[in-house]
Amino acid sequence: MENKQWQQEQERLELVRNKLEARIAELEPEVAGLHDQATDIRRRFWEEVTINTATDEDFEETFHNINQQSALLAERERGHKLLTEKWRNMTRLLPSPYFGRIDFQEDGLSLSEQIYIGVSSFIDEDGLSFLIYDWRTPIASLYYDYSPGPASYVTPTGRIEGTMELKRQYQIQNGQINNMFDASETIGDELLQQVLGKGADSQMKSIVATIQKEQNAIIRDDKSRMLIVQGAAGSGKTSAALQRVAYLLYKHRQSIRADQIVLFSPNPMFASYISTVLPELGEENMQQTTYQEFLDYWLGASLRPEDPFDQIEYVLTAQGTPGYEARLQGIAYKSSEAFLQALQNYGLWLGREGMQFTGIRMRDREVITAERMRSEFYGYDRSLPLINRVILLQEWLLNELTLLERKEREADWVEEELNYLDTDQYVEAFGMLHQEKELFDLAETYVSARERINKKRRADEGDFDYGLKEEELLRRKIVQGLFKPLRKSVKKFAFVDVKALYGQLFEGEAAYRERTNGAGLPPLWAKICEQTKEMLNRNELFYEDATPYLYVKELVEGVRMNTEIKYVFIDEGQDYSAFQYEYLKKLFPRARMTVLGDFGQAIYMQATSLDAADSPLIRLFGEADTSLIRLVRSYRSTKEIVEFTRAMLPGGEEIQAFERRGRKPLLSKLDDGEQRDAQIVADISALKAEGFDSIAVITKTAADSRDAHESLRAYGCEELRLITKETPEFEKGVMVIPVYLAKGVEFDAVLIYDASPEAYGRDNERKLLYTACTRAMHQLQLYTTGDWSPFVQSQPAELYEAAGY
Ligand SMILES: Nc1ncnc2c1ncn2[C@@H]1O[C@H](COP(=O)(O)OP(=O)(O)OP(=O)(O)O)[C@@H](O)[C@H]1O
Repeated sequence: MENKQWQQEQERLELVRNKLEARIAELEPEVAGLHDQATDIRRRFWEEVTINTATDEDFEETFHNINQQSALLAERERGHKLLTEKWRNMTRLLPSPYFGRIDFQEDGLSLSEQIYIGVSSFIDEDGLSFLIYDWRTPIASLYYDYSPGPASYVTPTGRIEGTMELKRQYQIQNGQINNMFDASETIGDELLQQVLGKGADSQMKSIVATIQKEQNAIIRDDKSRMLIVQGAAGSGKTSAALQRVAYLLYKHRQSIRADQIVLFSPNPMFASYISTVLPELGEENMQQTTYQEFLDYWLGASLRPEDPFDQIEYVLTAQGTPGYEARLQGIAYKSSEAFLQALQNYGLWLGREGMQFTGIRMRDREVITAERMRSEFYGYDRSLPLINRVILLQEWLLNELTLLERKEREADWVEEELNYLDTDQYVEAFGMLHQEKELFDLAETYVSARERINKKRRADEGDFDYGLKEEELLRRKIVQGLFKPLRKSVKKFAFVDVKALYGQLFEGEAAYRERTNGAGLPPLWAKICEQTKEMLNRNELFYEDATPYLYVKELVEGVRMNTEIKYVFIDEGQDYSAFQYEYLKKLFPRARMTVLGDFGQAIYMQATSLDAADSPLIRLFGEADTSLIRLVRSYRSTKEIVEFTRAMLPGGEEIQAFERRGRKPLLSKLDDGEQRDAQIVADISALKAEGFDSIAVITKTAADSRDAHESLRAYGCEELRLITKETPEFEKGVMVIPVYLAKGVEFDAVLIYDASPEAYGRDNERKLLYTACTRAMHQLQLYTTGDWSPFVQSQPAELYEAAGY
């Protein structure tokens, strides 16, 4: 680029930075001052208000006073927040105010406008001219969607057409332009090359400067109730999801708060990996959770659900053990829409018969039996929905408890307890009594006043009988202590025996069919029933049973809902079952959903295809309310790695590599485990010497990870860390990790510990190996001590290098 242009751009940059600096300096004392003021008001809050409740007028004045003070405080705090936000945005802009520029000539206007784009807007003192446009403004979408030539963008008032005359990208650091490119293609590959060539980090980065057109469509989609993104490994799904959150928070800032958006991530470590992207963009983080966290919360302490990692560990390691096939069939069936349908039918059956209740016990006596509840329940109008009848039963039980409680006060055991009360309890009762006496006195005064007015006297003056009242009060207190928890558990529906209700589904084929109208049962149903019951008896649930169990619970107790949440994001969406999706839809009835995933990485049994014609996800909200976007370009890995990994997947040809070159994947065959481990340790040292600081040895299972960790450390790799499902944070470094925990994250170099047919031989292990290999950004190495996995063997020889030891 010409020197003159550089000079002009550098001058403009300095101008903008000077203005930024001036505004920051101007705001600084105000921001600091406001902060002090707010703290001061809060501190003096109670000093300023005098609490006086002597008369009604005093009380009213005090109330008014408090209100006024808190309104003042709220106003100051709001002002403070806005100013601080402004100040923070400007401070964030200062080192690198913008990353892009477009010159746009709107049709019908004579002048073309220069639009500089950065992470937030900055307006000149005149209050009108945008020195920097926020990347989320409508006009900024031109930058992502077009190359120079005819271009248009959509505003709330309609589409604006025109011509893009220039598109420029900048790399600005500490106020200096380091690099500048004029792009002829949509977002010049030049800048992307540089960004992607860097090393992996312990935290994901924002991609606003290089968002690709198809990613921009995901970020700005605002039409559909359901947005599905099927994207190859490394195609930027998670990145697009996070920038989409930032976009939504910007676009709907009047109506959506960050805590009304929730993202389901695959594991807690992943949550820590992506946690800095939104703050980097000046936005608050959305809520993050995992499906497991959510199950634990709703199931409460009574039942322990297995986690998905233990489930996959079983699927991968227990082949050949008794019951294995049945468990697999069970997982598939319990994750299906057919099972959901069967449970709906089960609800209808329960309306007629079969409800299971837990009797209410008190002091080793069953005071209301399950049998009585059942006959009361089935005595209600049968046309009422199940839930309404459960509520009627609940009311009936609360009533019964009141009657029982009254009766119980006269029981002998209460008398006995009275005798054993200690002094403290008497003192307490006396205190209560005293309070009550005042009430009684008031009542007395009232009654005598009325009598005076009516000029009528009562027959007995009725002295307050302390002795009697005290005993009555103490009896009431003793019995109340016993009934309070009973009442509480009735309110929580503890009288419905959900465990028995769920267990009742697994009492053999004939019973199941009768109760659910269930067609097409898996062949090993008898064994599935046995396995499920066995877990229930231990108060445990298989992972695949946890959501259906909650579903049955809600059939009888009513659906839980969170109506606050406006957007739900599901990352690694292929790992959720059709059943889970139905459940999430019900749980968040007001939310729009964005599901991002890759069926090529579907390593769990309950996986759901995102984009197949018969995908349950498309049916969830119906085709008219669903948009589907496919991402096929992979940005994470070098061209060599993408070419190698895509050949593992049927249909992988459609995956495109980004033109970033590196070494071909390296295959190392060694004679035995010892040699292999020694070699891996030597290779890790070599990779580190090359400058790679994030290196992962990936194994198939957690058990393999433990073994590999021990052995590799014994060969001298001291710094090697073992990552388990309990590891809370993602840190850079050298680590051993099982594939399913490495989902969603990336490393400079990946070493596949054992790429033999034993580890990755069956068809369901193909995607596991693909997922593992696609974690690599710059370097991929595979090891075996015997044959190669068929998914490696089938690779054309030109796609890899064989190590010659
Ligand atoms: N437009 C972009 N500009 C710069 N980097 C990008 C862009 N898109 C993706 N990347 C980078 O590519 C890598 C992969 O992105 P991301 O993790 O979002 O992909 P993904 O589709 O979620 O992958 P996976 O399915 O394998 O988890 C990240 O390092 C991300 O920063």
